Amino acid sequence: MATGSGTQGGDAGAVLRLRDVSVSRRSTGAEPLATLSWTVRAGEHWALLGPNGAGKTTLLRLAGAVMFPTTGTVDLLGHRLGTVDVRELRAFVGHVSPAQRVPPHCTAHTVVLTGATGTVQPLWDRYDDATRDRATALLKELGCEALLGRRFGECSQGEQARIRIARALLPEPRLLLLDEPFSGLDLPAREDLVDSLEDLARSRPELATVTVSHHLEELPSSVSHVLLLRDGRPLAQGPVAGTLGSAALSACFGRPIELVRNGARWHARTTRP
Ligand SMILES: Nc1ncnc2c1ncn2[C@@H]1O[C@H](COP(=O)(O)OP(=O)(O)OP(=O)(O)O)[C@@H](O)[C@H]1O
Repeated sequence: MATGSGTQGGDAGAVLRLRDVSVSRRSTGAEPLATLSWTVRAGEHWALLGPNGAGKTTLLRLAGAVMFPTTGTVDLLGHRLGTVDVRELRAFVGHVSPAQRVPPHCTAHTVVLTGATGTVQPLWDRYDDATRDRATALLKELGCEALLGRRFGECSQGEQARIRIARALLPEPRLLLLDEPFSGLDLPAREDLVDSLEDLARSRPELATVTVSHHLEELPSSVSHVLLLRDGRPLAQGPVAGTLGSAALSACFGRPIELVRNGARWHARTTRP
């Protein structure tokens, strides 16, 4: 499948474009997302922020072609969802989530290899020498060289997070989706992962990323754009400089929040009314 630089919507450089998208569940009457338009371009690094139940994971599932919108259109890598074989399209999107199943007995190297086939279990006849070498190189790049032969289930959560990212990068995606990648990490592991994401932004200038996060402190300095969601609705979106601030965050989370920029990173805390 050829993936063009633009989308059917005609926006050159857009890797993902949602127009007037909504997701509703007829069975429960729930509306995880309501009327959202959003464009992610090559080289942009988005943070997706909002309280529990705001619709972040639902949005990431749309972006990863894992689900379809109820209304509106999603153009991903130049293809409109609903008109193409999404299994092929998914190969160009790296999706990282702690919820993804990984066989714990597989080595880190094998887990990364499964990124080439997008499978949970390895398909051994599908991995040539170049793919194996690339898996090794990616683990090195993510600082996991010592883990090549270690069983995934024996790796720490921080190590597992970086192995999952190496796996997602194996097919050389143009869009990397990270669903709460810092979940469960201690401070050093979190900072190692932040460093890795900042390095990726530098080494792959065309790669676009979308990171779902609950904590402002864990946002890498490479984050360039932010989308604030509340009750399935976009409250604000755009470059961090003009979008991310105490007032916007307070409106998003429904209580007074003080946001402080600390160098290239962020610190947020609630304030007593
Ligand atoms: N398949 C579904 N059927 C019914 N309701 C759903 C479904 N999927 C999600 N929802 C509802 O949609 C809303 C948004 O869910 P979503 O998981 O996208 O939020 P989130 O922002 O990722 O939340 P969290 O931060 O807690 O992970 C929630 O109220 C959820 O209960």
